[in-house]
Formats: sequence, C-alpha cells, structure tokens
Amino acid sequence: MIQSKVSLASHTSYRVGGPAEWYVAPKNLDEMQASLAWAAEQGLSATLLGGGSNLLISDQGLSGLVIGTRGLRHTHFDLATGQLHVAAGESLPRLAWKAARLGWQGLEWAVGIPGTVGGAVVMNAGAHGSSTAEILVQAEVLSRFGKLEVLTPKDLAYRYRTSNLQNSDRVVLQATFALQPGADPALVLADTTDQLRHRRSSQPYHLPSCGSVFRNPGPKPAGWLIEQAGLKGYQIGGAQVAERHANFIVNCGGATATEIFQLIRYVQEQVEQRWSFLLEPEVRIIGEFQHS
Ligand SMILES: Cc1cc2nc3c(=O)[nH]c(=O)nc-3n(C[C@H](O)[C@H](O)[C@H](O)COP(=O)(O)OP(=O)(O)OC[C@H]3O[C@@H](n4cnc5c(N)ncnc54)[C@H](O)[C@@H]3O)c2cc1C
Ligand SMILES: NC(=O)C1=CN([C@@H]2O[C@H](COP(=O)(O)OP(=O)(O)OC[C@H]3O[C@@H](n4cnc5c(N)ncnc54)[C@H](OP(=O)(O)O)[C@@H]3O)[C@@H](O)[C@H]2O)C=CC1
Ligand SMILES: C=C(O[C@H]1[C@H](O)[C@@H](CO)O[C@H](OP(=O)(O)OP(=O)(O)OC[C@H]2O[C@@H](n3ccc(=O)[nH]c3=O)[C@H](O)[C@@H]2O)[C@@H]1NC(C)=O)C(=O)O
Repeated sequence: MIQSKVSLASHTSYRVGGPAEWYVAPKNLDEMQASLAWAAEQGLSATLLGGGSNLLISDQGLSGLVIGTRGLRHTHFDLATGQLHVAAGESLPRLAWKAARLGWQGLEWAVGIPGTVGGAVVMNAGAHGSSTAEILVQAEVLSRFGKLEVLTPKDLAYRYRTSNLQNSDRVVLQATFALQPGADPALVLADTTDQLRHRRSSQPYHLPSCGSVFRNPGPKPAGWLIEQAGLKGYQIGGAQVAERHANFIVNCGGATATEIFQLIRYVQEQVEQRWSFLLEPEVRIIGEFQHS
C-alpha cells in the first residue's frame, strides 16, 4: 500500500528527516516491481531506504517515492554449499547473531552495523578488516525498468566503502554470501560478542548517529584528523562531534538534519584549513540542504 506524507525520522538511525512525499514497503518481488512501475508512470523519482543507518535526510523530506526494503525477508543457510541466501531487507546484526548461533563463521564483523543486507551490498559495509565485498558471491538486482540481473563482486566494482550501485537506480533484492559452517557455536558467539564489546567501547553507540561520517582518507584516519583539529565536543544545536570518537557526529537530542549538515560542513572546513585536505562524507546526504 502506497502512503502519502510518511515521516522518515523514525526510519533513520539519526532520528531526523522530514516526510516522504510517497512511501511504500514492498514484501516481495512483485510488489517491488509494481512500486517501481507506479513511480515511473507518475514520473516520480524512487529512493531506496534500507535501515537508514547511513543516511542524512533533509528536514524538508524527500519528493517522489521512498521504497523501504525492510519487508523483503528471507534467510536460507545452505549447509551443503556453505552459502547464505538472504533477502535485502534482513538486518545485518540479526544475521550475524543467527550465523553465530548456527556455528557459521564469516559474519562476526557485521554485528555492530545496524543496517540491512541491501544497504551493506550497496555501501560495501565493513569492519575490523573485513567487508561485504569479500563474502559476497552474487547479488540479485532489479533495474528501474524491471530487468532482473545477477551480479558478481567484479560487476559491482567494489572498493573501500564503495560500489557502482551507489548513485545508480538499481535495487538489490537478494544476496548470496560465502561463509564457513561447522565451527563451535560457542566460539563464534564469543567472537561476535567481543566484536560488539570492542565497538561499544570505542564508538558512541548510546546516541543516534550514522556511524563514521567521513571515509578514511589515507595514512591518517578521519577521526585522528578531526580530533587534532580540536573539534571533539564541538556542537551546533543538537549535533555534536562525539567525545568518544571524532569521526562520529551524534544527535544529542532534538538535532535537526540542518544542524547535522552544518556541522559536517564545519568539520570539513576546519580539517581542510588545518590539513589542506577535504574529507569525503561516507554518509549519504539526500534531499535539499542550504549550502551557506
Ligand atoms: C552506530 C553505527 C555504526 C556503524 N558502523 C559501521 C561500520 O562499522 N562499517 C560500515 O561499513 N558502516 C557502518 N555504519 C553505517 C551503515 O550502517 C552502513 O553503511 C550500512 O551498510 C547501511 O545500510 P542500510 O541498510 O542502513 O542502508 P541505508 O542507510 O538505508 O542506505 C544507504 C544507501 O544504500 C541505498 N540502499 C539501501 N538499500 C538498498 C537496496 N536494497 N537496493 C538499492 N539501494 C539500496 C540507499 O538508497 C542509500 O543510498 C554504521 C552506522 C551506525 C548508525
Ligand atoms: N548509535 C546509533 O545510531 C545506533 C546504534 N545501534 C546499535 O547497533 C547495534 C545493532 O542494532 P540493531 O540493528 O538494532 O540490532 P541489535 O543488535 O540490537 O539486535 C538485532 C537482533 O539480533 C539478535 N541478538 C541481539 N543480541 C544478541 C545476543 N547477545 N545473542 C544472540 N542474538 C542476539 C536478536 O535477534 P532475535 O530477536 O532473532 O533473537 C535481536 O533482535 C546495536 O549494538 C545497537 O545498540 C543501532 C541503531 C542506531
Ligand atoms: C563505523 C564505521 O566503520 C568503522 C569501523 O567500525 C571501524 C572498526 O573496523 O574501523 C573504521 O573506523 P576508524 O578508522 O575510525 O577506526 P578506529 O579504530 O576507531 O580509529 C582508528 C584510529 O583513529 C584514531 N582516532 C580515532 C578516533 C578519535 O576520536 N581520535 C583518533 O585519534 C586512533 O588512533 C585510532 O587508532 C571504520 N570507519 C571508516 C571510516 O572506515 C562506518 O563506516 O560507519
């Protein structure tokens, strides 16, 4: 069912963002195809929304049709091949715990990434030296015009936190991951718990964020560059450069998307002044923002 004027704040980890002009959450391929066809007929843009954990959506909201993917659910652990077939809307942390409980290794790093499988395939999500690109066997993808394709990591031109699905109009429907079954579940659960514990101690998990705001630029990580520019704790309205990790901008309560956006720009300016280097946002900034 297509709805009008649906608030997107509750669909993003930042807890900000205005309404979608139109919103739909298809549960299967037919509903996804019908949603894309409806948008095309109406001459509307279509924006995919997974877990909303790497999105900064404008306070003015988004025009066109926003397609939430969380209704796309299906998980199959194939013991014969060691492959996991999973629909785009499944939660990555839930999947990591499920794999651990079954004694399958290879997803422990994903436990702290609060997005969906589709978002991970698009963003090449990764942590602790591992990434989606390394475990992906293939992704089933739908073009805006309804063509189904099966793509390999090579087709997706994966690099650090990047794929050619970003800025494309293709929709990830399903992914196949290669994992290693047969381990002792207690060991995999212990590793998974450790990864989450480490993350909770080094990152500000208690406040809404988008994870790292900027990609790491090279020899020095973004968090180091930002901390050395003296920006830890710097605040615009309810948006703050986190004390625990300078590459996180957190919503301390009541932040607007505009304030977060202004703080992103301020950090870029300050780091550029200090280090002559323009940090590149990892967070996807969508909708209208005023560039002052
Ligand atoms: C607390 C926290 C910690 C984080 N830690 C990490 C980390 O360690 N490593 C890391 O890599 N990231 C991390 N992130 C960022 C984020 O979780 C990842 O980028 C994640 O992969 C985004 O997935 P999502 O489903 O939320 O995507 P969204 O934020 O909803 O969307 C991201 C982009 O993908 C597109 N998209 C989403 N689903 C589909 C689909 N099915 N088909 C086509 N396009 C789609 C969207 O249009 C958008 O352009 C963190 C975020 C938070 C809040
Ligand atoms: N700072 C921020 O902006 C945000 C941070 N986060 C953090 O990101 C992480 C992921 O969040 P989220 O995507 O909500 O998922 P969670 O990790 O909170 O939980 C997802 C599912 O994983 C399973 N699970 C959780 N803990 C365990 C465990 N110890 N053992 C076995 N299974 C477990 C449960 O599945 P089942 O019910 O099937 O057993 C649960 O429903 C969390 O640490 C959360 O605090 C999340 C959102 C925003
Ligand atoms: C959270 C994300 O991914 C995270 C991922 O969870 C972690 C763990 O693997 O490694 C990356 O962070 P990161 O490079 O900041 O890792 P950390 O280990 O926290 O920091 C690296 C180094 O930066 C320095 N650092 C970090 C934060 C800070 O405030 N000050 C500082 O000086 C420290 O020297 C630290 O040793 C990913 N970020 C990027 C942009 O690649 C995300 O992409 O959203």
